[in-house]
Amino acid sequence: MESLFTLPLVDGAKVRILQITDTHLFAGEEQTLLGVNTFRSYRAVLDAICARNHEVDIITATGDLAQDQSLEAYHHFAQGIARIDAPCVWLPGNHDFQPAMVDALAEAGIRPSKQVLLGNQWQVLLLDTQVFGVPHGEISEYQLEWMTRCLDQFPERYTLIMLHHHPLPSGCTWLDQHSLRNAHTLAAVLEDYPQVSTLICGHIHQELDLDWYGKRLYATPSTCVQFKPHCTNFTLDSLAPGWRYLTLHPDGRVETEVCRIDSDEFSPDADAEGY
Ligand SMILES: Nc1ncnc2c1ncn2[C@@H]1O[C@@H]2COP(=O)(O)O[C@H]2[C@H]1O
Ligand SMILES: [Fe+2]
Repeated sequence: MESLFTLPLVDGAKVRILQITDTHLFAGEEQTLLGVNTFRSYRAVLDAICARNHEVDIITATGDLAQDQSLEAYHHFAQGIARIDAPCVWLPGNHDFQPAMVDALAEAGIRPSKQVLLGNQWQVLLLDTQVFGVPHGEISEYQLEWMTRCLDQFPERYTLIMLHHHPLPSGCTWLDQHSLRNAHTLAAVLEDYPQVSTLICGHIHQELDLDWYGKRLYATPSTCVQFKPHCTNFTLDSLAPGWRYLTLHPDGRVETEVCRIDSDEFSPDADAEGY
């Protein structure tokens, strides 16, 4: 497993995390997903983040960074994220191609670390739930063992778990066939770890805030197209692209907000039926 990444912070400081997810970038800057230019919507999100002057200790990118598996798409991601003055870590989504992802991001100085120690009170673990070639996710025995090891290694640290796939029904039937299939095994392991209060995912291109086996599960809008909540069949939403900002407090509390760009420039093709 990739090396541990340690970010020293002043003792007692809050940890500020920016989550970017589902950028679905292509090699070409003019390419579109369901009528949305994902390169431009990503750039618009970064513009909005920079304009807000969020204080950011670390950026977390939670998968589906590329739509076309190309090295160039990951280069676009890295060039964009370099505008924010904070280290970035990532995990893969179902669309990602990890050989290209690892190389292109590492070349840009973005580390593949999946265990991050932030100051003295917090740890972030980035899970890989990709099953290559299919949209649904699974947590492997290896990932579960690794996660358990990290939790046992730092029992005194509050731990935030991040993953691409949603571990619980989102309320969109068509998306719920693409969820984390063996979420119950993850829940069974986490039951023994009260220092994990919160999990964060991407994948479903919408904001969600639900209780999951006594833990809090948040999902985050994509930087490109949005899916409409509570739909049986594939349905796009006209909400703007967005991101999530999290504040982890030294006493274990997690504060979070979803932000969106203030523009209707990135409305998707209303007639699209999938991709
Ligand atoms: N019409 C559709 N019905 C069911 N699944 C779809 C449809 N269109 C796209 N998908 C899949 O649903 C996934 C949801 O998010 P992803 O971006 O991971 O990738 C998407 C596709 O793999
Ligand atoms: Fe996805």
